[in-house]
Amino acid sequence: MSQLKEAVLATTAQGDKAFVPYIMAGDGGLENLQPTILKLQELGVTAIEVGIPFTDPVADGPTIQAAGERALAEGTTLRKVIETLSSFAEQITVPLVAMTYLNPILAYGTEKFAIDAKKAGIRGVIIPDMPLEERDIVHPALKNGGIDLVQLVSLTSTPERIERLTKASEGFIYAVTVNGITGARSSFQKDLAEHFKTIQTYTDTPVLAGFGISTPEQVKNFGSYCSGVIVGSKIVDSLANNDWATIETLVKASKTALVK
Ligand SMILES: O=P(O)(O)OC[C@@H](O)[C@@H](O)c1c[nH]c2ccccc12
Repeated sequence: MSQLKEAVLATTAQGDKAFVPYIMAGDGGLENLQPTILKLQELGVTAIEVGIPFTDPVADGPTIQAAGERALAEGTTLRKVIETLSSFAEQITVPLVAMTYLNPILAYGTEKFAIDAKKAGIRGVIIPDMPLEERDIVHPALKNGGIDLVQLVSLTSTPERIERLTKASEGFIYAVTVNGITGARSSFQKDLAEHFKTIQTYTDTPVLAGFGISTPEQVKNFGSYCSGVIVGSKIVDSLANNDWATIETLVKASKTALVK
């Protein structure tokens, strides 16, 4: 079984829910990457989504976009992120999931990416601008390298498409909880429980909810529908303010056993 899936299942087997923070690599300088990852691990996160900054981040909301611009201004590239992660890979104990658009991977070279990323602790990738129909551009190389390709399932996907995405997704399924871009939301659609149930009928791969989740209550609420949550903008903001107390509270909210 993939290490990513195993990590999520190990968390839920304990009665907890998975908590996956998203961080923007290079925000505040690449020298931040090691201390940030080590501290998140210590708090007991299940996996870490590592964003690679990109000039045309179509799915990113204002918070992630601003972090991406700061990271690019620091000269962050996919190559430098992989080099930095590799320099402390033996200290990385949770699976990393790289969030990158297609272009940087193609420019790096897909085969080389798969090999180098694996050595850097990356166990999965999310490529938001790559449609399922195009996945063969990268999937064979990733598969060879032992890296999961995580698919996003959106609220507007048809049932037939949900089935195909779900069955194709590796590691976990990223269930997007809102229509639109990343960023904190105060409310969500009412019928989400039903949506999660539908997704879970097609697969035993765990489902994680992401987009718009920023409070401990929301972490608990989504945790009751699925295997856990991904939190991006709130984590990025808290890291920029060095507000670890907020991050700790969010992680803790995933730790209470929840009734399904
Ligand atoms: O920021 P939010 O609303 O908490 O959502 C998570 C999200 O930021 C992270 O998973 C992410 C950042 N950029 C993306 C692009 C596509 C899909 C997901 C992402």
